[in-house]
Amino acid sequence: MTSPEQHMADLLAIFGSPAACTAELLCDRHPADAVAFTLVEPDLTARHLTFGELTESSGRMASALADLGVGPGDRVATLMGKSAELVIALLAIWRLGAVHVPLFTAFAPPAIGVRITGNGTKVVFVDADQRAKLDPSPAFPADAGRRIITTGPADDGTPAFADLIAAHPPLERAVVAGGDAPVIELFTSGTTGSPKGVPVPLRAVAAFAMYQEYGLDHRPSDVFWNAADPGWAYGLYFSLVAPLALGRTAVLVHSGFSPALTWSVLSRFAVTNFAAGPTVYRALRHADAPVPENLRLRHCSSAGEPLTQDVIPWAERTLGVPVLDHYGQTELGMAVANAWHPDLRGEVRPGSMGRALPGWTVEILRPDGDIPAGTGVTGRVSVDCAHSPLMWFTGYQDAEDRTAERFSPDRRWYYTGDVATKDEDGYLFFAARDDDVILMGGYRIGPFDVESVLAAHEAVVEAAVVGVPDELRGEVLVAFVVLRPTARPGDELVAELQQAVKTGFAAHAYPRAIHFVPELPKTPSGKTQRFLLRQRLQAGSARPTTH
Ligand SMILES: Nc1ncnc2c1ncn2[C@@H]1O[C@H](COP(=O)(O)OP(=O)(O)OP(=O)(O)O)[C@@H](O)[C@H]1O
Repeated sequence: MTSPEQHMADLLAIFGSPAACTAELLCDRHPADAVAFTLVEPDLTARHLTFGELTESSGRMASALADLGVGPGDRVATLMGKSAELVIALLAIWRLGAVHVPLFTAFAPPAIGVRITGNGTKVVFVDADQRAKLDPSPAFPADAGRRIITTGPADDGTPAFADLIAAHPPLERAVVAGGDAPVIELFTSGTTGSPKGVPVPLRAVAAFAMYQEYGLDHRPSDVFWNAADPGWAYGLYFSLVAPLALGRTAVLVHSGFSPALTWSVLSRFAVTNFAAGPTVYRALRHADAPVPENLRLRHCSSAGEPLTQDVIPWAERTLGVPVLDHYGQTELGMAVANAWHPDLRGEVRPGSMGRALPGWTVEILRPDGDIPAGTGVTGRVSVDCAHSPLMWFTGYQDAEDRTAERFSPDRRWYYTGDVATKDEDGYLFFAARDDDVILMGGYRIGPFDVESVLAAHEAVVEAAVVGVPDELRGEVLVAFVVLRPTARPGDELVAELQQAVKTGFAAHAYPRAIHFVPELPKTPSGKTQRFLLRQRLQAGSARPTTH
């Protein structure tokens, strides 16, 4: 049996080689009749898409793109849902050595504009129902040089996806751009401020494939479904790129999230291996939709945000398996996990996001220097680049200052911007994003600890906790809480929630004020933006329900 270390060395040799060709590695080398994706429509009809079909169609689309002047290093964006066309577009882009710029379908024109103006994006693939977003507008000025390809019928000079495939012969030879060439330019979620462009080289696919294999334990026999959206890192890397790299089948559902549809897909397609963000698990937990009885889940994984502890007993009861927490970033892929693969599977420690995966050395550094903080001491989560063969991120696109903030001057350390603790066996416990840490009376409090207690209360759907300046204590905690429709907001509930934090976490760390709100501000990828809540408090636009 191949050890994880040997497997990593093999993957690095393949995807890091100067002779590496993306289209060959992600598609053409796999058996033509093997199923790459099971495409599921919202009405639950499904069809298979084979690697052979993908080679043929993406070859034709690559010829069409070449005719539009696309070549190695050019940016080509997709504003598309999870469909066959999306995968064909990606492989066509990579066949030419061009760079894929993913656009989330919930974006409004300004968010699209930020990602495709300024980087010379030459072509945008768009779903017909998204087409109007690309019309010239003040937020999105016309660019004569940019071309659009639409699904559905051709429209006013915009060629149709299907017509281009029918009209072009397959490209003769895929471009060999090598392991260091960028294949994706993906923007971070913007949880802490404006999003940053991350150029992803082909070499990074070795890291993605390692997580797919060991973190998720995606096996050939699995019905694997990662419900995250491919407009973001978790969805793009681990529902499309890594399955393609390994030649494994994945389910792609052509729809946004709804609890009822999620239950139907899990049951109808007998999904065995499921991955999604914590918001999905929380929404399933609180939904009225009935839970199917015939679930076949073997593994469930969560990433992207802290997995609040309330989900875990619910999942074991309802899904029949625990949800294991995994940690990563757009800039890393996944570096830390409670890995599912039997070779790495260890004990799951409550509240821990697991241990560094093979190929990654993750250290907790003191706030005041590049010195390990020591067991159990909260510090900055940092990647030791000198001892992390899978580290691939070298800097943000056209943002030297922001890159410099993330690396030590000698480039030994990459600072993730998160804070956590590590126990004596290397298990990491997430505390907060650096910017969200609350400093109260000399204590450092991670909002996540408090939010977890609040979220476990039966009246609560979700919660976010921020610090506000306080003369005496430096900062005190304020909570924003979304209640279940049946819950009764009021002083009694406030007191109950405060007491729950005192007994469930720490007596000093209870929220001094609680705001009951209909929803929390989120990034388009669903992450809570605490900086907006802080701004709301500073502007005085949030009034506490009670003190
Ligand atoms: N298992 C996890 N537990 C806690 N937090 C997590 C976990 N997985 C990911 N995260 C959070 O998500 C972040 C990575 O998210 P992403 O790369 O999408 O951009 P972002 O950090 O949300 O946005 P921006 O960098 O623009 O503020 C991590 O740095 C961490 O804060």
